[in-house]
Amino acid sequence: MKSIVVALGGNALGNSPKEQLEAVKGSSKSIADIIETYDKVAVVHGNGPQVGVINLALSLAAKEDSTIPEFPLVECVAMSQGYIGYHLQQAIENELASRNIDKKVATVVTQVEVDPKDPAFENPTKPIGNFYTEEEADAISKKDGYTFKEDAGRGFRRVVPSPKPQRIVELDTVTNHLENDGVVVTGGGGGIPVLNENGELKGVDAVIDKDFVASRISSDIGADTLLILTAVDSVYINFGKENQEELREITVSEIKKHIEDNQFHAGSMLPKVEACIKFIEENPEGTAIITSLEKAAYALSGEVGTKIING
Ligand SMILES: Nc1ncnc2c1ncn2[C@@H]1O[C@H](COP(=O)(O)OP(=O)(O)O)[C@@H](O)[C@H]1O
Ligand SMILES: NC(=O)OP(=O)(O)O
Repeated sequence: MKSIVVALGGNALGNSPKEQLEAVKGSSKSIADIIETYDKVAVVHGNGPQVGVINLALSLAAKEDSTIPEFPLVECVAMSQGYIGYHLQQAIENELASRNIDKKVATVVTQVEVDPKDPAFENPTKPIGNFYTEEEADAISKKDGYTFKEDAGRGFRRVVPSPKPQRIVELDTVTNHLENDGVVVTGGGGGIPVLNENGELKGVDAVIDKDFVASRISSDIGADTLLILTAVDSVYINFGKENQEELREITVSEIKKHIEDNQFHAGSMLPKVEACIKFIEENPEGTAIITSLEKAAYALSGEVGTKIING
């Protein structure tokens, strides 16, 4: 039984409901190709742009109309998980039906336990929502108290705490569905962050990194492969420079040296590389691949992409 966890980045989803519906149609073709090859397929997706917009829209609405309550960030994460899960689930179902593949697709509302003492709560780093100029970001920050940071050369974005995932609360549900010939969309938006207070779960305002959650789920279900799909075909050193060099197959210890050399941006490629390292360290026999959505099938057959292996 071959199993895989596929992590979908922002370009697989688009930025508005209309764009997202179109984008997931394309993404579902790549996912269906994978479903044709793997017995167990779990799909994890991001939510950075979506959760930021949902949170902003609701907070603007609450300011305009006193009958509209404030919606905390954690509820917005849950909304983004449901909304994106709905689009993905429907698109995958449609694609499987067109290929006469009889597999059941389910989106599992996934809570993810985090540590209340995680230092991330004191140091927000996860970019969400729209991009702004520095002047726009300053103005919003003064008005709403949000923290903004420059996001990998692409503009300024609001940042929120991003604690590391400790436990997938609905893991048994995910495993059961996978074992019954199903396809699961889980850990969407990194999962809904919750604290365990003396056995009682309680939501907490944060956005967990979806690549770290994909790594956690991969280990927990004993996946053979963690496949992280983003906008680039491979990971590069000296990225964007004239002497940029593609990394094809690389060991954990070799890629750790590139981390020490600051080769990967903290808000973009670094968490992907770190998520792959964690998966391989926990599953030395496993395979972790970073590539683009379009090249997913080629990367799985070793023709393109960056493969991180034990060593
Ligand atoms: N060393 C690197 N190699 C390849 N891409 C890099 C590197 N450093 C930064 N990037 C950027 O990271 C992006 C992927 O991160 P991001 O856009 O945050 O991912 P996601 O697809 O999850 O939204 C790539 O599209 C690329 O622009
Ligand atoms: N939650 C999360 O990691 O979302 P993005 O991948 O969109 O940043």
